[in-house]
Amino acid sequence: MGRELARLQDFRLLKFQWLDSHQVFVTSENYLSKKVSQIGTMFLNCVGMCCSKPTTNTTSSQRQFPTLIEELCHQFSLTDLRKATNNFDQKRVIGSGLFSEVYKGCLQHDGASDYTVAIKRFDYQGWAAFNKEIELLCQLRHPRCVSLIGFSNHENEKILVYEYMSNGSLDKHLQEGQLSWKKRLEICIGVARGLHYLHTGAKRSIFHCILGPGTVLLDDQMEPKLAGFGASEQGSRFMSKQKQINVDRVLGCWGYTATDYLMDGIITAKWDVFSFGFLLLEVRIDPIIKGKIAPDCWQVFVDMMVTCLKYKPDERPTIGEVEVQLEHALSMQEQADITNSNSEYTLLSKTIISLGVKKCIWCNQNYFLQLIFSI
Ligand SMILES: Nc1ncnc2c1ncn2[C@@H]1O[C@H](COP(=O)(O)OP(=O)(O)OP(=O)(O)O)[C@@H](O)[C@H]1O
Repeated sequence: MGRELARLQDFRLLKFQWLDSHQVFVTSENYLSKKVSQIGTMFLNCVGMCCSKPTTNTTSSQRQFPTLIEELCHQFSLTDLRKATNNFDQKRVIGSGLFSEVYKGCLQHDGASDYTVAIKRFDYQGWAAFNKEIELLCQLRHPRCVSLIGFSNHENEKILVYEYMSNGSLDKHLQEGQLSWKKRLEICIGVARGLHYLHTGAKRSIFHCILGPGTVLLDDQMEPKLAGFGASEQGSRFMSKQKQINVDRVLGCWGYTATDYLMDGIITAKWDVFSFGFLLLEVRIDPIIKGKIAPDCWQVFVDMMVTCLKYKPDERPTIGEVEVQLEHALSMQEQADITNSNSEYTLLSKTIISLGVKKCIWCNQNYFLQLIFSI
């Protein structure tokens, strides 16, 4: 397994260099030599986070908006947040986004003991993301979505304060390769639950749009929560006719970005399902779990992954269906582990995942893509 786990058979590989940053598709020896989490985040269509400074002429709806947010969410003074981060000390930086830095902060709560938070300080280009995150997150309450504790909105400083996720992002753990197969499955189920809530649980559907291992954070119990809502979009009311959102600019990461968007710039819930399929692919790619996967569990898992990655959005399942199937896969694994005392499994044959024919949007040629797992 390992380096040879996912061999790509692409008959026109050299022609595929346009996916150069996507190591699943292009490696010198046709093998998967780097994990997908090492893919650099790339801009699509010149990035959608441009933002203008707030104007002084506000409409009545604009005046109402901050009032609502202030009611739902605590407003911190800049002084409090400076104090909490030792004046934004670089030693406190725990992560960074495209237009922000995230600090580990320490706040005092009504004179009681300190509590740790994550403090995201946006640079000027990220002000639109600040607005979007605050608008969405103050409406969301779900154990699988990171909680917004408050914000600070000063003329030149836009800052969000979140619950602190002490185990950081999933991509770090995938790189370290320490997660057991069962834990990986549980994390995927948690992520599916979070997405299911976003798609169906709020008044209007929310599409995360940049789901990946970097936007899945883990708490002290290693439970996952969705984060990074700065590029999310709101769709139609749940149960009403699915509305498509046309976007002309969006952030994305090659591989995790649904092919349908690349074609026509339309976002639906199936966009996130595609990204989720890619996440399933990535959590599977690791030699450490060799021999740990029960064949029945593997079959359900792979079937789900393949349908999530279907080229046509209509052929992809809803995230609710994915969640149910992954729970089924987990229970199969647990059952197998009970009967198989040493918990070592052999998958009898190669598994071939056919991702079908893909058309290159630049050269307009078709490519046939397969991933071959020999475990
Ligand atoms: N609540 C948190 N607790 C702990 N670490 C966090 C938290 N939020 C973010 N981080 C760290 O900061 C990194 C970047 O955060 P996030 O995913 O929110 O940024 P982003 O969405 O890429 O940023 P941007 O909105 O600027 O594009 C994460 O990968 C994680 O390491």
